[in-house]
Amino acid sequence: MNIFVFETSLEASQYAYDLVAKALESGANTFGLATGSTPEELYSIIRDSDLDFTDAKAVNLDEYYGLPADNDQSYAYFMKKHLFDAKPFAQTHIPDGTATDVEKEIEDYNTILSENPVDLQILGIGSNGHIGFNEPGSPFDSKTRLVDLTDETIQANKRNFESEADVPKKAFSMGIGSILESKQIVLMAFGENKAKAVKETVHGEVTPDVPASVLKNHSNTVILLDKAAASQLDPSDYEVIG
Ligand SMILES: O=P(O)(O)OC[C@H]1O[C@](O)(CO)[C@@H](O)[C@@H]1O
Repeated sequence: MNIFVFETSLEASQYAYDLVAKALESGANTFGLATGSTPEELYSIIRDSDLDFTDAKAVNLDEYYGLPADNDQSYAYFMKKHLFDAKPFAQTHIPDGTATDVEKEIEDYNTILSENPVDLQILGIGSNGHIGFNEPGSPFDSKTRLVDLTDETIQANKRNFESEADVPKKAFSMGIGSILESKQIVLMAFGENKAKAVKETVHGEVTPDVPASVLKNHSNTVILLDKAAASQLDPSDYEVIG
């Protein structure tokens, strides 16, 4: 696991962009995408670039259960707004938050993932160490499923909703087992509120209590941090860029 620290989240996002561009140039065809505030600068840089994804596929990590794609807090809406409207892909896949047959939705998403192995996966991290919506305790071999969001995640994400009561309590999430199948993983974390999760990921044991810690078992993972997110790491853990 290589860890690079940048002065700003924008510089880290530029580095992530370079990895995406290089992967695309080398023939990567399927990109695993994340939502949340963390990848917003990366998507902005991609929107302003001349990268062409019209032959590529996107599979997203997760979607709130109960939110339709036209709800402005759904991750389907987020992806259209931040990336897909400006950069069309040949195929985009996000779990359907309104699926009534939950088991079928899960099975279908797992089929999509097995038929479209991810070449490069973008990840953020929750303040509790979650990746996707794989909350602490999620098995390392988990596949797509409907998960209960923890109170910490609901508290962290309520900033995007009118009130806490509006935050969905469940979400579909790609499992950790599927995330680990990605050939390359780029995890980004920005801000002081991610510093503890980053420290536990890097320094702690590999444990389901800190889902991101499993990335230490993945052979091609890079972690891109701003100074605040790296503030609880030992400087010998990382390389400073820029
Ligand atoms: O980037 P944020 O908004 O801090 O969110 C952290 C993580 O939690 C999620 O929203 C849940 O999947 C991720 O999409 C994101 O990477």
